[in-house]
Amino acid sequence: MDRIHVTVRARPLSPEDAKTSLWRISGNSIFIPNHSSIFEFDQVFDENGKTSQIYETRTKDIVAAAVSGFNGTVFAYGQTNSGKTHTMRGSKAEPGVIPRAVQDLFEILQQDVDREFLLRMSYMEIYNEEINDLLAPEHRKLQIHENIERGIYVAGLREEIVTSSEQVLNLMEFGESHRHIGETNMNLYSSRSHTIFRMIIESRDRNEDESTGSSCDAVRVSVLNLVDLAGSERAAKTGAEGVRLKEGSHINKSLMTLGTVIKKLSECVESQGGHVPYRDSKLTRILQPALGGNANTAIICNITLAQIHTDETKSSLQFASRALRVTNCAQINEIMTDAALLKRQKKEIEELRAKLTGFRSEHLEEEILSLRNTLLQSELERERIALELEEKKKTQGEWEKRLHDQAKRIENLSSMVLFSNRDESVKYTKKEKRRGTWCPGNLSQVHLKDVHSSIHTDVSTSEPIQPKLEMGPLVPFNELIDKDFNVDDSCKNEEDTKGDANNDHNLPNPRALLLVTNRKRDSSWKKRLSMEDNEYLQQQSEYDSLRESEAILVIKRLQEQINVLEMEKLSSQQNLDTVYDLATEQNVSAREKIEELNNELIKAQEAAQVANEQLISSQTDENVDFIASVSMGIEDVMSEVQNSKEAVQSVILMIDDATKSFSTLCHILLGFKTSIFQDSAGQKLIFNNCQKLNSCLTQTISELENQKILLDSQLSNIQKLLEESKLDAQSSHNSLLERLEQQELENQELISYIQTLEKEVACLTSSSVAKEKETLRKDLEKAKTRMKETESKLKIAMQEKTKLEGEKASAEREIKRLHGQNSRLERDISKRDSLAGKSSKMFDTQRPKDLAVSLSTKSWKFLHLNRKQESLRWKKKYQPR
Ligand SMILES: Nc1ncnc2c1ncn2[C@@H]1O[C@H](COP(=O)(O)OP(=O)(O)OP(=O)(O)O)[C@@H](O)[C@H]1O
Repeated sequence: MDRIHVTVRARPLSPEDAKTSLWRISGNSIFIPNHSSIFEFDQVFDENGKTSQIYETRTKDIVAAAVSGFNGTVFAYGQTNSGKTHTMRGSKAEPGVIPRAVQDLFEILQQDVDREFLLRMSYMEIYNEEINDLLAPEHRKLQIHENIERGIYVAGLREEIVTSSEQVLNLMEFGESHRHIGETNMNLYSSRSHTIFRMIIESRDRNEDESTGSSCDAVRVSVLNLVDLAGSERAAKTGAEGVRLKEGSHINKSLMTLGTVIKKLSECVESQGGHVPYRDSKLTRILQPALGGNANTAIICNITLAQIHTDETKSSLQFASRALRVTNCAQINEIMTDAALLKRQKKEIEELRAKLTGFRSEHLEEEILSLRNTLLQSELERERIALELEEKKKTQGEWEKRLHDQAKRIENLSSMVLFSNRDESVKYTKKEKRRGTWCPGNLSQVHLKDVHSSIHTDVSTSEPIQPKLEMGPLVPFNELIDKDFNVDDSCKNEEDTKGDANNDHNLPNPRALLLVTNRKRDSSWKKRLSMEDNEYLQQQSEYDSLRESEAILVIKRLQEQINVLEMEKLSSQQNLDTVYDLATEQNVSAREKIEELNNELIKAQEAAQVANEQLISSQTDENVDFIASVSMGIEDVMSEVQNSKEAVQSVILMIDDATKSFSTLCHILLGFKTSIFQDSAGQKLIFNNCQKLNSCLTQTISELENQKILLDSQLSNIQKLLEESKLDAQSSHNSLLERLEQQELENQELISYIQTLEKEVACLTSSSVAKEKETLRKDLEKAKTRMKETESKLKIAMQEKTKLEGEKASAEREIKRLHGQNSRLERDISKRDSLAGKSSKMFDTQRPKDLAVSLSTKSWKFLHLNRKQESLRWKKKYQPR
């Protein structure tokens, strides 16, 4: 894809116009100062720009590309009198783009020794929307046609074979003489038509021809159009009337269509499926391949910077700006003959055959290599999965061990709780019994004994409790507490204990599990998965689901046990509270009893005092025995009191002991309570960990399932692709085989054909045929010599023709001159006739007769020349090329 190249050329201005001009040129941009629009182009030349520079800018390359087989078009666009013809045709002093291109073209052709060329030229004009042949002026109102072989072409347009630049320029001169040029107010020699100078370049490879001895190579055909457009004009400025006005309207109309086509192409209307009105004018129709088609195109936009033409210049520059956005797609135009096609196909088949043999081995090697890779990858993957499985198993074993320990601990705890409950119930029943026997009130021997015995019973019943509590469940309980604290610590320091496989209290680290899952997400291993791995994954997922259900069961069991423990904890709390209440009550009642006993003792002491006093006051013999008995009684009472004091003392001691044992019991119970609390916290932690583990496992399982689904789909896709590629390979293999077979068949046919030809040739070796062959050869030689003669004659005739054409032109000029002379003479004669008398009339009329004779001789010569030229044309027409 290459866009249209645009060059702007400003014509020189008169000093007055130069002073008043608004336009400025800077680099490749042109603008009016303090005006919004700035126009930028590929190249901008001011009035000092030379045609040679303009030619070098782009046209030179287009000409070179045309020799290589690319179509090329260069056209000059601009308002009337802007210098289009000056640029394209030029003058002797400064040749234009066309003569330069022709000169260059022949130079390039001569340098290219590898190819042989056939050049043709045509020259046409579009005048008032009619196509006229400038090389054959009689060919007028030609029609445009289109077909696949030739594309768009003008039917009946003369195409002269040219061999030199001089010949081309002569023909161009000839064509120019037939071009419509008219005088307007703006231009003395204004082009009234668009002219298209066309070079058709055909070429083929010279080397190919020599080596094979047959002309079977592709022929390149390219067209080079050099167009001098008529300039847009305003009737008011040109002062056109009548014919000129009609011409002007046609020119403007066709230029408007050209503008529309360029606008549409610049807006990419065609690529969007829109309509581009190429057919609205003959100019755009003929130039269609050059406008957004298969050609290298350049526009030379001629402008005048005079102030009075500012609007026209602006519109020309706008057209050129739009053209900048139009892209073409030039490509080499080749015409293939049947032989060339066959040759090329043969070459292609050979290449394909070579490729096929290479492809087979390469393909197999590739396949083996890829299979090996897949195998290796799957093995690696399997190993990795096995390792992961082992790790998992380890973790699971550890976890199971831990669960087992936990269960054991729970069992211990529950047994301990049960044991403590049993102790409490025993104590409770004994206390009830003691309560029943307790009888405060009268101080008597029996009562004291009862009190003593009850106290002893209490002491005897309370005493065994203490050692039981101290020795029995306390040791494992403390251990358990320690262990629970360890569990907590291990949970807190997961990272520290991660590596320690022997740590029983180490819970599986959820982060580690997540790491495993993340690693499984690695895309590389997805590709490597095989069927075996899939099965393994399935087993793995089943195993994981089993493990999950087991874990759930364990968690449930743990939950139940926790609930039981909670219940037990509550009941033991209640028991503890009742025991505490009972102990308080017993303490209070014991204190009351002691107080009562003290009171009784004081009362007894007072009674003894009274009795002693009575004894002293009586001092009688009768009463001596009684006193002795009383004093013995008092002594008894005293000893009883002493005894009861001792008993009270022992009771107080016992109560103190009981209080002490009660406080220790309280401490123990408090410890038990806190241990239960701690244990429940540990259980909660375990439960949380279990839940975490459960969620981790569920997540892992779901991820594994997702991965499995993904892998399944990938596997199926890969399988599909593999099958497709296999099918493709198979089909391409089949098609290649078919082509090979076809080619072989063709080859066989050709061989058989050659064989038959050889047979025919062998048959032709008989003497008569040999003679015939000899005569034929002679004829052929004769024909060749004749052809050579004709060719030389043709060359001479051509030279004669050009000579005659020159003569014809000079004869025409002579005739014109003679006609002028004649008319002048006639005028003189008539004047003289009127002035002179009748006698002198006879002498004067004698001269024109001589002149008429000379004129008729000239006219005959001219006619003769014309006929000669015509015969030459005929000869050329029917001459075998
Ligand atoms: N760059 C130039 N240098 C010198 N003279 C020029 C230049 N450009 C144009 N002229 C002169 O201006 C006149 C008009 O030029 P020309 O005929 O080439 O214009 P045009 O655009 O072809 O006009 P039209 O469209 O009417 O045919 C001619 O006499 C030509 O020599």
